[in-house]
Amino acid sequence: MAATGTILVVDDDPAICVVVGEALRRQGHKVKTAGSIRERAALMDSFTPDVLITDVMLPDGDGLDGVADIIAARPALSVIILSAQNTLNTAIRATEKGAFEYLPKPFDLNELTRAVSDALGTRHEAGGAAEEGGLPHDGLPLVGRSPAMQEVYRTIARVLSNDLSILVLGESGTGKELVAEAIHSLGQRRTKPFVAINMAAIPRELIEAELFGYEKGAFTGAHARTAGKFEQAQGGTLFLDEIGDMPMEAQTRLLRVLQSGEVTTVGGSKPVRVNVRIIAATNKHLPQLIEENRFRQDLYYRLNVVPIALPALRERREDVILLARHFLERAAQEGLPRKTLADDATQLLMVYHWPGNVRELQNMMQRLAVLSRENVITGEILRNMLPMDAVPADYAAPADHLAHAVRDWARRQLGVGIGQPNRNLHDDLLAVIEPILLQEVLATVDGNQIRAAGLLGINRNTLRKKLTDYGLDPLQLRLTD
Ligand SMILES: Nc1ncnc2c1ncn2[C@@H]1O[C@H](COP(=O)(O)OP(=O)(O)OP(=O)(O)O)[C@@H](O)[C@H]1O
Repeated sequence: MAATGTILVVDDDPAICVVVGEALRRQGHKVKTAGSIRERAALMDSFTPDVLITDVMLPDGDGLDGVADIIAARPALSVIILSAQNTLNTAIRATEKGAFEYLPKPFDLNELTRAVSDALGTRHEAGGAAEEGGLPHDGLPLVGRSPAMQEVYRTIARVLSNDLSILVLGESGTGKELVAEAIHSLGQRRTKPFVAINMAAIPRELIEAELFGYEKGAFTGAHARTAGKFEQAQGGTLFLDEIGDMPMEAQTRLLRVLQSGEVTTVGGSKPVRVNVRIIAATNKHLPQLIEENRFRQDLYYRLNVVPIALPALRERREDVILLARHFLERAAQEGLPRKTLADDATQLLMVYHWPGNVRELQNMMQRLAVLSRENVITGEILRNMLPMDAVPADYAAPADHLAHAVRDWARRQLGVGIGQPNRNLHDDLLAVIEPILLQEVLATVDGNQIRAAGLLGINRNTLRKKLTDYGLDPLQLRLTD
């Protein structure tokens, strides 16, 4: 049986207080609710909850303010933050204030009750919170509010105060380097260098020299001792991009450096101690490379301490318009003409496949900002920029087509028949569309009228009568493709 406790739920939406309260009471917890920071403070004086669940946007202020003080005064208390401001900033602030969990709205009730059970089970120790006001949050780079990005933000927030190795996974252009930069610039190493190296962009034979440095005369052209990326990143973060493209020999050497914390230059013999956080990234499936003996399993385990998987843009379409507007706005701030998106343009952006992910979207918006003479970007302008076969000419949803066709049909009929008061447009339209529907359904179920009637949601006798009226032969329909 899971532990039960006393819970204070703070949200200005009474519906949330009721629903969350009921769910928690059903699990055996004692629950009180409050609708504002003032009510929260008053209740906290008379009631000592084990878990505080609080919204951020409250009528009398920011629900996160004061949370660090509350935790400092009651070290055994766990705080769960609920927020509709689903940004990386909120996730980080929640973590900094010492929150046990951050749940973006709309949240899953099961997830919340699970978080409460975990909090009661853990009774986290005080001191996990970073000091107040420690980090600069302005101009946070990552845009997107999809559930998949929320998960990314939560993980980022959790790794800022430690040095665990991170492996960022995702297709090209999904923002892997941006995530690495965010972890560095928001984390405790932010005053030290962030150094990136792309394994796919360097000739294989130069990778070790680039990473570990080289001594004068180590190879032709080595005119002076040169520090490698490890030494350059001393105290900071080393971003190993496209790690899946690293040659095997270099992998062996990298593993040795990671194990020993010491680097020896190519041609050198004296090891140098290095203190760097490693963030690696790849768009390859490393387990597959391991199977093909192209990637070392031990290195994989060493790098993959905290994996962060970035979803492809087409898997989080709800972020597309937000990102598109963000890039247009950024272009405007850089002095380019301000552009907006027409409705048909946003529809087109939503259906496109985005093989190049956020990078492709960003490039397109920048090009539009520079080249388009119109201030409102229409679907037609966009269509001309997309690859020829990117979006079918009739990309609108099928139901939209049907609605369009019916409207067109009705207008034509009304146009020609306006002088005939006793027409039967309703039956005329049904006579056009109903036989098509019946034919399609019957063909799908091999002429089986019982199944067809079931799919159509009509009585079998009604179906038979309609077939007779329209002169349709169900036996022949079996052969219809
Ligand atoms: N969530 C995001 N919000 C804002 N900008 C983004 C986001 N994701 C990516 N970008 C922008 O898209 C471009 C591509 O991102 P980035 O270089 O980080 O991708 P990547 O996954 O490292 O690509 P590759 O695998 O090709 O190196 C960058 O200019 C980055 O600033």
